[in-house]
Amino acid sequence: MPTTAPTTPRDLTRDSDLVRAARRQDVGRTPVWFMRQAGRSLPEYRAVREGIPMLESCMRPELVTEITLQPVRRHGVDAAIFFSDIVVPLKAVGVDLDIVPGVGPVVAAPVRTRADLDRLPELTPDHVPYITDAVEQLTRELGPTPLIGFAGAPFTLASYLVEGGPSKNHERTKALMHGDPELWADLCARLAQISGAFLRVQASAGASAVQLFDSWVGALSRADYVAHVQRHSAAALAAVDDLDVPRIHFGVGTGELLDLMGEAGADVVGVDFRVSLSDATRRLGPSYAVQGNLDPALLFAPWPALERRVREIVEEGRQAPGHIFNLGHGVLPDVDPDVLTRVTALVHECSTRS
Ligand SMILES: O=C(O)CCc1c2[nH]c(c1CC(=O)O)Cc1[nH]c(c(CC(=O)O)c1CCC(=O)O)Cc1[nH]c(c(CC(=O)O)c1CCC(=O)O)Cc1[nH]c(c(CCC(=O)O)c1CC(=O)O)C2
Repeated sequence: MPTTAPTTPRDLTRDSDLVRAARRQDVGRTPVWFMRQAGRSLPEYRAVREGIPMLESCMRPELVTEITLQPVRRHGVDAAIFFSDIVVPLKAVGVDLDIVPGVGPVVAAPVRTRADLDRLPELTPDHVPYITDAVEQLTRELGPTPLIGFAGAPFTLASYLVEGGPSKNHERTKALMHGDPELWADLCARLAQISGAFLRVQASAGASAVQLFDSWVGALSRADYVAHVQRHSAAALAAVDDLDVPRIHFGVGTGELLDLMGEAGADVVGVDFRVSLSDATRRLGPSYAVQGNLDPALLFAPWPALERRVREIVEEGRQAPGHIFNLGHGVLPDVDPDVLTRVTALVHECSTRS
């Protein structure tokens, strides 16, 4: 009697609408989840986070599990996004940084020289045992609902490290990119290893898909993206090449970069709200699914206006090779969570294939 291999988390989610849409396979209805769905918009999140600093909360598997599950229970979304942050791996390898409420990640000693880079080690799974524990706990609880792991992309992480915190113009980052291209390339190669290893830890522990966030890469021209960034994002995405997980690659203001971000090694390209899904699909061609792209600000609009826009996006997504409904950037902290629950139900209702 042939022995059947034990069921892995990805066996349970292989036929989920999210994984099928990411693989451009037919779905029963359009899958939907929201970036930042686990977070400040939920009263239950604010309650469990009370008095616990952000980065500490990311290192406590029971808390990460509870926070990640909150929006899945409340909204009925088709995927869980792992509760972590893009700077968690940097903290894990020893970077002196904190996440300042209302500001974002702040780095005590910005990276500007080769000596600074020499103090930035590669990431190994031993740096983040709490990530493995949290993903294993979550996939046991989630069953057939896929968990999406994530990491920050090299350019966006480099911007936080070089600027020392959030930046509007990324001036020091671009000055280093053009002023010392060799140091810039070595910094991005190190960040690609850190992010790639962070993705691999999550996928190896049972995540069903991964997303690489290059939030700030829209600040670059196509020429600079090709010359100084694309190969490093490709290296981060390649770290899970052999793990059979669909890869989503997203950035903000990236209308001019979509095809290049797909070519970096994505199965799905995340689209922000500035480019229609139809235009994005035209620019990407038939080899990529798309994710997005409701403007998060419309969650504050009267329901009839929001409903109209959601229906338009679902309809445009049906013309794409594959479509995962999402926002064009993360959920804003003051969003009424009941609106997200209503949007989820509307996407399901208006996309159900008879
Ligand atoms: O104060 C808190 O409770 C922590 C806020 C919070 C952070 N990461 C978080 C959360 C939960 C939440 O979004 O509410 C938790 C967080 N950060 C992120 C994700 C992944 C996702 O977006 O779904 C998640 C997990 C969300 C989830 O599990 O649903 C990723 C992240 N952190 C960051 C970025 C860069 C960017 O902002 O675009 C990005 C990527 C793009 C994005 O989603 O916005 C950096 C970061 N981390 C953080 C902040 C906010 C600082 C502040 O305004 O207080 C910021 C900077 C910013 O958002 O402007 C902290």
